[in-house]
Amino acid sequence: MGLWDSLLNWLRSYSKRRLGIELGFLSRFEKGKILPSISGIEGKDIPLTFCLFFKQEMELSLVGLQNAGKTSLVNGIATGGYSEDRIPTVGFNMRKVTKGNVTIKLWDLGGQRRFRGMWERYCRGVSAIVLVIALHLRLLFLACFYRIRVPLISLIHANALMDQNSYLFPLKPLKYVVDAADRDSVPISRTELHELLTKPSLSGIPLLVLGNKIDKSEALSKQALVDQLGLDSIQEREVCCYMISCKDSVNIDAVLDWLIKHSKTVN
Ligand SMILES: Nc1nc2c(ncn2[C@@H]2O[C@H](COP(=O)(O)OP(=O)(O)OP(=O)(O)O)[C@@H](O)[C@H]2O)c(=O)[nH]1
Ligand SMILES: [Mg+2]
Repeated sequence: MGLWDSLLNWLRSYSKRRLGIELGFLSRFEKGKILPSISGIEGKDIPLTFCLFFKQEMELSLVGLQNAGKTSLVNGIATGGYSEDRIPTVGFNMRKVTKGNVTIKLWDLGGQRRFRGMWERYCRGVSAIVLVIALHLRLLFLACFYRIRVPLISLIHANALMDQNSYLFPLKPLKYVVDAADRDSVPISRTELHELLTKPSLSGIPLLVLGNKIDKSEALSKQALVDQLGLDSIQEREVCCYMISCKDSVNIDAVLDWLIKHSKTVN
């Protein structure tokens, strides 16, 4: 047995004996650093001159209407990357991301109406529910404007461009535009959220609300988002709200910190 292994064994038995905690593994060793805080045992006297990390895990579900930026957030957390490509999530995607000593299992759920019925199933038993909302409200206004002003003939052309087969149904793009507006509206997010939170299976699970796309000039303010979502009326669970931009990586670190604080130490 080498020196390093002996040291690890000593640390393991020490932490079990003196702190009552099983040391999962040592993911990093930084000479000369005293561990400032190990989740779950802050405040205890740890006479170690090493930077130790306990293994922690958490499972999260990301919900929110389509185009909110859930997949972009997962990609941002996992790789730090961002893409303008819009590839709607069909059903769900599961991704495991490791940040330091924390392994986060992310359920990235599809936000289209047809997938919302399964949100509850994938939120059961998770450490936290993350609601992502796109804040570019002007879309709604533009859509209304478009609906009123654009002559029918343009709609037929737009329709023909979009889909040759639907040329005979000129109202289809109109519906499409209204849907495009609907999907970004906060009132629909509010209804979906409050309906989800009434499920007894999800009681007590912390909620993290993320107002995304604050890089857009028309984004709502945090207070307006909190008011319009009725977050103050949510009781018996922890609720936190951050304004983020996946595009510009704004507040992603704060989100990660919140998530890590809500992870559980495992052996
Ligand atoms: N301007 C801006 N655009 C963003 C931001 N985050 C995501 N987007 C864009 O929004 C679009 C939708 O992002 P997605 O992450 O696919 O949205 P989603 O919530 O996963 O959508 P569904 O899978 O259909 O539920 C993409 O074109 C992204 O590039 C942001 O912070 N700012
Ligand atoms: Mg997606």
